[in-house]
Amino acid sequence: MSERQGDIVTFDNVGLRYGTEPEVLRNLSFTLYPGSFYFLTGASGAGKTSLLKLLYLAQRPSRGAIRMFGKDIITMPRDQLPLFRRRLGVVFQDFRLIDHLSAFDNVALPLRVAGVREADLRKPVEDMLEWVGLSHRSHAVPSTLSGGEQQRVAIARAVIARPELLVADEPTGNVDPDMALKLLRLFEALNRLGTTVVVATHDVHLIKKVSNSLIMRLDKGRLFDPTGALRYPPRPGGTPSAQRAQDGVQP
Ligand SMILES: Nc1ncnc2c1ncn2[C@@H]1O[C@H](COP(=O)(O)OP(=O)(O)OP(=O)(O)O)[C@@H](O)[C@H]1O
Repeated sequence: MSERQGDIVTFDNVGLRYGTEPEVLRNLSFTLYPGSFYFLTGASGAGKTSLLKLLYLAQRPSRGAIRMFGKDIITMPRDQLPLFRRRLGVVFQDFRLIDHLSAFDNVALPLRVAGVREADLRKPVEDMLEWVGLSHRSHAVPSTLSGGEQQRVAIARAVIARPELLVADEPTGNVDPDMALKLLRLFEALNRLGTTVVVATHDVHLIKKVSNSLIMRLDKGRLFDPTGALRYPPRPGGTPSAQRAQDGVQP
């Protein structure tokens, strides 16, 4: 398998099946490059969530090889995975907030796990809640929040610790268009700070809003590459999309 220093993730001929069913992901080979912004698209049932689960290490592939942050994650002992997961931010389709914790404590969790002192985490958590428009709900537990509010808490929790890789499954499905755009700008801001971002979405309007984004399209478990995202590694000082333009590749 090709291995470049600094690649975030490399899949080599990966397949995934659930039980004895036919494969839902087939022959996936691609590399995610540091600092790039990817949209993962495809019809319902195409395999987007399954691919994201492989990316956030909730699922092992049935075949093939996956390297993440330079390590083979297939052969990695299970007890090393939690440390690895701390380098990821995940927005789950069903949010997965912790029921008995307030919005504030849900968002603070990644910082606490990383050992940030209480005195140092209050301001970043409050700022993040303000960004997602939830300052007034910071003491509320998830069951008393609307679906859109829960989604915003989930996003705030995923980005607060500035992960190296952010994986988000339909992260704007429950909010109105203005808030969707605001959340997208949050992802872009994080991306500018160096986080590689992968957002699964059906929403083509959202995709058009991020000018330097790259598209990975799944169709019945196979991956297509309409923008050359998976073929063109970035050159020093340039994004993959900048290189595509240089090479005359049309999206
Ligand atoms: N835990 C599971 N056990 C068995 N089959 C599953 C499981 N999870 C997903 N599948 C099947 O795998 C295929 C891909 O599902 P997946 O959820 O990855 O698609 P998706 O593109 O995310 O769909 P959607 O846009 O509707 O969320 C579907 O046929 C689905 O029924």
